[in-house]
Amino acid sequence: MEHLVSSWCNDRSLPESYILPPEDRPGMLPLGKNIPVVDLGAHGQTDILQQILEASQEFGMFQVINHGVPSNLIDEAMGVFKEFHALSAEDKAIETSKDPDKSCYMYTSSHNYATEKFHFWRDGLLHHCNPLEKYIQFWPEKPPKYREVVAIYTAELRKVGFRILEFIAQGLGLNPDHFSSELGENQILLVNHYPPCPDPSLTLGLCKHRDPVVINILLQSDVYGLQVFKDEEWIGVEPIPYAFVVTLGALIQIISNGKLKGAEHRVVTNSNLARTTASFSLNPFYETLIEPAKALVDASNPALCKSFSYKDFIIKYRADASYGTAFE
Ligand SMILES: O=C(O)CCC(=O)C(=O)O
Ligand SMILES: [Fe+2]
Repeated sequence: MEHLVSSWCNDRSLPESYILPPEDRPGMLPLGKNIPVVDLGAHGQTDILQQILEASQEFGMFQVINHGVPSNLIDEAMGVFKEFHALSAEDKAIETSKDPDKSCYMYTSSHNYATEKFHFWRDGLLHHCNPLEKYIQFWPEKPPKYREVVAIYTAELRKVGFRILEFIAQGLGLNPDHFSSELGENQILLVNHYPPCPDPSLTLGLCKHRDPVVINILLQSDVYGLQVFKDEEWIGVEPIPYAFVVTLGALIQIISNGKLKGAEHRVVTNSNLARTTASFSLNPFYETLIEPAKALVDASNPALCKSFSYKDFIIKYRADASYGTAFE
């Protein structure tokens, strides 16, 4: 494992390898712009569907409130995520190297640390979640409540994810359960940690990317940092207590045959506050074929791409990534 940012960042100035070219540094944001907030507890399924569809088409990203996940569970989950990242580098290495097949691991910056042109100011803990019986034995056992809390948390998020995908499928005119089997059952949790940064104006926590997933349900902490790119502008995503940020991934773009787009987004850092976030993504199994949904393809809407396996997609995604940098 490369040296985690959190293990050396205290009292150091920003190393040159983290300094981005001027055009890619975070600048000023337009005032007063926000992404849509959808109330999943509202009456009227048709209204909710309509709001999700519009937000998906316009931004590829929206926040959800009243999603049914209890706030004390969210607090407990964020608590164990922060505690995990506060462990010593040695403990983190031990806690994430239990599976020889690497279903649980840590990395820093991106998956291409060794070859990327610039580094980014984040550490990530990634592990598979489903089926739970297969993977939980490889999850961290420190902090002691990690497994218990995260098992309940990820089961809840799975429900939220599939509920939103049902709305999206219906909005596209597909069967509501289009995503509910192979396309979403490979669930991955990525716990990001961005330590306080000596100069947030020169670097990023994550550079502009689309998630290589079907859909991502993000728990932000109360520290701001996420931005989405829309109409050639960056828009800040305001942290709302207990809300989730839903991001459409690159795979939905393919499955919807271009009707929906994966949102491009990035993360800025903060000079005095650490930020911890958790991305829970719904993905296909590695051998599953990804292709435009047949119901969305006809003579006037030809398929925009051929079918390929999720595994091939990930290999290509990592190879093509901007700056030689790939995020998951
Ligand atoms: O930490 C965030 O706000 C976003 C993280 C992200 O973009 C990702 O995990 O793909
Ligand atoms: Fe992302």
